[in-house]
Amino acid sequence: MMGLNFKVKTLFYLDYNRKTLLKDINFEFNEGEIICFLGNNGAGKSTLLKICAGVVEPSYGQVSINQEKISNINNLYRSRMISWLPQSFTRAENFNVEEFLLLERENNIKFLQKSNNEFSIDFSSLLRDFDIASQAKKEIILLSGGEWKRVQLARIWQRKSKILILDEPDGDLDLKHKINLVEKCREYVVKNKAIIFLATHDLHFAKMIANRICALNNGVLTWNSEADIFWNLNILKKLYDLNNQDEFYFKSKESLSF
Ligand SMILES: Nc1ncnc2c1ncn2[C@@H]1O[C@H](COP(=O)(O)OP(=O)(O)OP(=O)(O)O)[C@@H](O)[C@H]1O
Repeated sequence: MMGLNFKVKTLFYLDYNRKTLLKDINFEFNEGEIICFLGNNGAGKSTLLKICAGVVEPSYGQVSINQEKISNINNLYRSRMISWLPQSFTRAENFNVEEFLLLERENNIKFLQKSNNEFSIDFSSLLRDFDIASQAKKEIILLSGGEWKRVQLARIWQRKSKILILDEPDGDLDLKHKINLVEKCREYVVKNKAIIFLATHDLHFAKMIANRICALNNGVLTWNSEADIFWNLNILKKLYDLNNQDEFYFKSKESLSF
């Protein structure tokens, strides 16, 4: 039996002024992969992730899961298959952490027609996994940036989707919680036979988490390879348009020790 496959073919995205924001993007990801999208601000990462999540329609081209175009997949099935973490998520008022997560659980059971069994995640271990147990009764508008990000991650984790699309999931997280997220993602892809792809600006996080690296530059996919190949090639300077600023970056990084 073939495993899970996610494919993007000849994808273009033009804005309302007909300016091309994404140009002829092609890639294919398989079950068990964790893929990091790298690239400068404005390269097109969030736009591409939104299209992959089915939140934005491409101007041209196709996104498919197991050879089935997502435009042909009904919304219900698609929202069961894919979970998307946006770069920023507005906080609703009058909800504490527990209520926010339980609401998602109810949505899953009611609207996504998942059975209680299919959705039998242990709530207290979910809170523990994302280190939010002590915040369970706190209003979500009072959480710190990192605590709020962990609640959003917990929300997505309990959906148990096959494909997680995470836009800067490490943003706001401290080092300890970034490492925890790496562990959680690795566990997730194996346990759920899933694919996770994400965008980040933290190269160290990318190196820890990804087994595949893709790079976008000005709306063009300029790189797609296994992570080891990417890191061995020393192409960061080119990828980020650095003018000898790399020396400063690497010197300061090397000086850190634990
Ligand atoms: N709907 C839209 N209409 C017009 N321009 C848009 C639209 N969406 C995004 N853009 C522009 O497209 C470019 C890519 O934006 P995008 O948010 O995808 O970049 P990014 O790589 O995620 O950047 P960052 O690292 O800063 O989050 C930017 O120049 C942005 O201003």
